[in-house]
Amino acid sequence: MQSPITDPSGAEPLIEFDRVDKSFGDLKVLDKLNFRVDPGERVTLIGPSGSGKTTILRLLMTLEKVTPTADPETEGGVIYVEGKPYSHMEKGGKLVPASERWLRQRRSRVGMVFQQFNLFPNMKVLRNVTEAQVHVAGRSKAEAEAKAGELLELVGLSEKADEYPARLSGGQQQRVAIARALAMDPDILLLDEVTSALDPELVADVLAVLRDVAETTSITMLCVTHEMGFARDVSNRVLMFDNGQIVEQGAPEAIFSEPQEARTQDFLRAVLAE
Ligand SMILES: Nc1ncnc2c1ncn2[C@@H]1O[C@H](COP(=O)(O)OP(=O)(O)OP(=O)(O)O)[C@@H](O)[C@H]1O
Repeated sequence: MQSPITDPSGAEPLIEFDRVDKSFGDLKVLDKLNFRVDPGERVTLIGPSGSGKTTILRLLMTLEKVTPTADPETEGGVIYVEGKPYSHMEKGGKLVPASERWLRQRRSRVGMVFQQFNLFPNMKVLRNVTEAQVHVAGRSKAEAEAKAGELLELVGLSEKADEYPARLSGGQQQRVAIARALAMDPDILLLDEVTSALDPELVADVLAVLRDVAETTSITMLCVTHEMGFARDVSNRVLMFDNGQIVEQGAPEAIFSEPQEARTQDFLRAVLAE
């Protein structure tokens, strides 16, 4: 079953939210949310705290599920990836909520880096980057180490391969976490506040690595950040969120220099004054 949204350009979106609802108890976080991300785009979500940005990433990581609703037309909506249902699966010609097995299979194309680097503290840097390659992707140790070597070079940490994470700065740990996510060859990289836990002087290194990743790969990135410098430097489209809805979107230069909506103007004024 193909996604119902067709693009006049004929391009197939990589990620598509089709009228997605998400509630936590009585709190409606996403309300019939529509949006799409094309292959190779680097999209940043900005907006006030609690507006639903992280929830979107968590839905894509399948850490959360779409909330079914009684609306007969949308029933809570569907997330598609590569034009195929992602939050749901097809059964008897109908879309039904996906099983755990289906979700596990589908999310293997998605990598995520979190605010807290979450490296395995008892494993050296190299093994942090090879572990999932060997145990999840089934690669040989030699193959995984060769790939880890390339990626550690990309993030500028070849000389730290034999260190434990505790001996690295926060910025270096985050760069290892980026290498670890990329090692699984994801099509989509989700970045959740990846510079927020870092001292200001370390942020630039992580941003430089992400710019390199953007330039040297065709990976699609979806980022949540409170740092407008990040949105400006790394992304090619910014979505301004409020109350689970997209208020405004556009190229970073347009959103930052000429925001059209009052809510975007107020939000940017507040964050830039911090
Ligand atoms: N597991 C949960 N249970 C209950 N409420 C939740 C849960 N996860 C998120 N929420 C609520 O949903 C709303 C949206 O949260 P979300 O983390 O997506 O916002 P956000 O825009 O990423 O915010 P921030 O910028 O502060 O990270 C918030 O009000 C939050 O408290």
